[in-house]
Amino acid sequence: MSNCRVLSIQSHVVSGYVGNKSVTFPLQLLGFEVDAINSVQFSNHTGYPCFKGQVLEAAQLGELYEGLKANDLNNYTHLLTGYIGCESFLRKVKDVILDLKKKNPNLVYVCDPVMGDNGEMYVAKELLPIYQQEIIPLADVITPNQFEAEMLSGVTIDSAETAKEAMETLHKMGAKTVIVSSSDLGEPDILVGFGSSVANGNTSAIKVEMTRIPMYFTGSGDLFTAMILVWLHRHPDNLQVSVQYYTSFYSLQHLLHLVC
Ligand SMILES: Nc1ncnc2c1ncn2[C@@H]1O[C@H](COP(=O)(O)OP(=O)(O)O)[C@@H](O)[C@H]1O
Ligand SMILES: Cc1ncc(COP(=O)(O)O)c(CN)c1O
Repeated sequence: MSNCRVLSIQSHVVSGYVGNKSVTFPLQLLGFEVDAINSVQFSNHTGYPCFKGQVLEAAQLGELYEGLKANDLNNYTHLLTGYIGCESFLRKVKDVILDLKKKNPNLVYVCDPVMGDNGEMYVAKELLPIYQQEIIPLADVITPNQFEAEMLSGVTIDSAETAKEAMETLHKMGAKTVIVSSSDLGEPDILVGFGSSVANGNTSAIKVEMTRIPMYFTGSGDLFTAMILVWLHRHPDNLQVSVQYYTSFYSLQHLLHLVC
């Protein structure tokens, strides 16, 4: 058993598996204790024709965190953030990151800047500058998809070179490890993942090719980020093994399960 305790702040859906519904059980299976704060509670994910539910505001996150703190329950080795439903909540997440890092200077913050996919935003556009200016500078690891990496960096990714340029821009913003979970570089059957890590002034970079299943999946990015958290914990100096672990094993199992 590991002594790892994760605070996971992301969405809850009643039906289906995205956000906290998709990461809690896999993290628990891998020996991680998971405390979940739901940033929103929706009937289903936002890709359906409609969704209903509630979006938490800053004050509600503050209240939950204060409760944890008052009982000295805010002891975490990892913070994981994903889908956030509004601007004020995301600004409050910054206070939580700073407070958790004050309590545990070794806390690892893994941020999935969930904003959209395939050229479309599915959160308020006001979240973008907050990620760029306030959240990413505090992140140890970020896992944008291609669209999110492009929005955050301002670089269009259409080759390995432009992916590198985007990741360098995100390093300059403050993220120590950047993983672009998948990108479409024009080959119909292949998705390409990229990773880049800066430690002691040295950058190590990786590229992983994956066979593309001709379907669109929701929730795979959330699971991807959680598995990156686990495998970077187990192999802190080996980005390749961490990304490949998910893409070659979890991804296929998860996706085949969804397809079957
Ligand atoms: N169509 C697909 N074919 C094969 N693997 C996929 C597909 N969609 C997602 N994945 C897997 O899920 C991971 C995360 O998905 P991605 O689409 O990059 O994230 P997001 O859901 O945040 O857009 C990818 O790295 C890949 O391993
Ligand atoms: C409520 C919610 N949570 C999380 C996500 C993120 O899903 P993915 O892992 O596919 O990025 C979505 C995608 N629309 C969503 O609607």
